[in-house]
Amino acid sequence: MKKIGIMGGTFDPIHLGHLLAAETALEACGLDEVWFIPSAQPPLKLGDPGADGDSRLEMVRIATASHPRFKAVDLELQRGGISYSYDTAKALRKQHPDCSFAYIIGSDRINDLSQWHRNEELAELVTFIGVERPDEAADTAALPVYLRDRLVLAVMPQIGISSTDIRHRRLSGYSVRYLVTDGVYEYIAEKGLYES
Ligand SMILES: Nc1ncnc2c1ncn2[C@@H]1O[C@H](COP(=O)(O)OP(=O)(O)OP(=O)(O)O)[C@@H](O)[C@H]1O
Ligand SMILES: O=C(O)c1ccc[n+]([C@@H]2O[C@H](COP(=O)([O-])O)[C@@H](O)[C@H]2O)c1
Repeated sequence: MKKIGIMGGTFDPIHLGHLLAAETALEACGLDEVWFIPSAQPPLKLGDPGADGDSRLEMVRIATASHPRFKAVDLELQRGGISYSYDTAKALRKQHPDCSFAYIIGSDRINDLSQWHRNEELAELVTFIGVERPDEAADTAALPVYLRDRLVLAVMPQIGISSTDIRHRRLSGYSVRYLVTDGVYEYIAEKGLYES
């Protein structure tokens, strides 16, 4: 049985925090691969992403290309609509019966896990690997036991980068170099993403 980590996200844009979270989970939990799945419409975020789906997917492809165990997967963009993780997990389990799946999530998503669509059924399909973000502590004690029992925490060097901050920096004319990979930095500059 292959162990697959799912790094789901808006990736608007993908940054070093996402990549380090995936690498940490891969090592800590002995995963075979991590699949990065950009959302079409993220479930709990208001408004549309700043960059279109094709651009967000391309940045994920660029950022993950050099890692032999990272893969960009366009399942949610192909499906369209609101990207509920339950639907994704169900599809993945059906398409890949030889794999087990673990969702890799930061502390903000750990804290709203009990609000996810059909989270009780989701927890029967996947496990969760949590990583801390410096701006929000993970309150695992507040989770219902059926979620807490399916969650392990992996310790990663906390990294205070967010896509929101990157978009704000672009809007204000500040550099985003070293917050994203060189390839993503060049793609954002070439396409003029997040300038207005
Ligand atoms: N710096 C980080 N450290 C650890 N996990 C992170 C970090 N940034 C994002 N994540 C996790 O990666 C997943 C996808 O995050 P997302 O694409 O929403 O990025 P974001 O930086 O939180 O974006 P935004 O600022 O637009 O909300 C979530 O589970 C989130 O918690
Ligand atoms: O399924 C849900 O209800 C749900 C609610 C919030 C977040 N998620 C998933 O969590 C991942 C990170 O979400 P986000 O909003 O931080 O980009 C992404 O794969 C989302 O689809 C899923």
